[in-house]
Amino acid sequence: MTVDTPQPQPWILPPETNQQLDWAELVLVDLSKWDQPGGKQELAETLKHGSSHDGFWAVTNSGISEEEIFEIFAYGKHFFDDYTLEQKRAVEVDFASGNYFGYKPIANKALFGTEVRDNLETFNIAKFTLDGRFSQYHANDFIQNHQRKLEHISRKAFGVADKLLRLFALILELDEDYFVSRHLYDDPSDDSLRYIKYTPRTAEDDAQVENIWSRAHTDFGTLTLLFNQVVAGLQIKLSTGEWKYVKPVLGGIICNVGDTLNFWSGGYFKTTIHRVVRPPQDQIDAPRIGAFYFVRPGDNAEIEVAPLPLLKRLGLYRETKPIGGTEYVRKRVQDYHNREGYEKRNEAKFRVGEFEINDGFD
Ligand SMILES: O=C(O)CCC(=O)C(=O)O
Ligand SMILES: [Fe+2]
Repeated sequence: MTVDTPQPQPWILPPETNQQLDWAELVLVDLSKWDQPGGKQELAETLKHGSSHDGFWAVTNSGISEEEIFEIFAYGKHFFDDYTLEQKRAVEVDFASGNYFGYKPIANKALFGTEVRDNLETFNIAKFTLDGRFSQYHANDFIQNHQRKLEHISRKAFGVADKLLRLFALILELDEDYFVSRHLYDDPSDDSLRYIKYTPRTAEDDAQVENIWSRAHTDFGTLTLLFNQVVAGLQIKLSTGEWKYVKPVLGGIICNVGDTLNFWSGGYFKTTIHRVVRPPQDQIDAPRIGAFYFVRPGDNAEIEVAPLPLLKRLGLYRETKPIGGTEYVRKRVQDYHNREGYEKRNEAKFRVGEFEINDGFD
């Protein structure tokens, strides 16, 4: 970075919607309790409720302040709005590889067999490990200009995930580092710091695709962190089958379980079905930039239903032949994204070895 390196403008938080939407009730996991006596046990109880019901909850007092969250968004906006398409495409995602690192341009997928195309740009930033193994995916002007800051954000987000992974182990009555040891920042894995920018389509175009901005899916890895999003649109499907909106939590991080944690826990932790729909009219012109950290199992982590007394007691245990963490995630990325378009996939199932999830919620 030189003195002339362009810097992000401060992030201006879009106003919240005035519409009365049908909001989901979110369990709040207040990490300021972490160091208090009995704090971890109390947090594990709260998280147990959030993660074993609908699989969504919000973390507050994560150690990443509201100002820092604004800064994270400022960097995302800077990338999308101030770099040229050519610069952004310097590292372009190659869905055939399944690794998902790099940039996906807008409108490169047709939706549901219509002429309407997707309205999102995505940028996935690989980890900044000590051995620099992902440096080929960092060969992009934006990352080169802001590498230290992006590494700081990526590691800090991971630090929040580290605490949640410890709580998951406690909930399952496992050694605290059971999941942490399978998700080390400096080990190889397809984790990414992700930015998404959605560009509104016309109401007519949206109507042709049932107002879907991102089709219903579960996340592919272990855990997803979503920095507070004020532009409504994200919805989760409850176990009752109802769709509810996710409410903003100022300074908070919305979290959800993904497929691989669901597998490890024999289905105890729910991999959450969610989607993004067209925002309400009073927010339709607000920039909807999303900032996320996706935690994925390490290359060498083996996914199997953990042979635990708790799971045996609950009847969730079955003996399984392990599959590789990265193997699963890459096959899932290929199956989901390495296509001309996103189709309706009613009742579709996705399977690797003995592990299967439902991929058709439309
Ligand atoms: O944009 C959002 O709010 C959610 C995006 C999402 O679900 C994903 O990237 O997996
Ligand atoms: Fe998702």
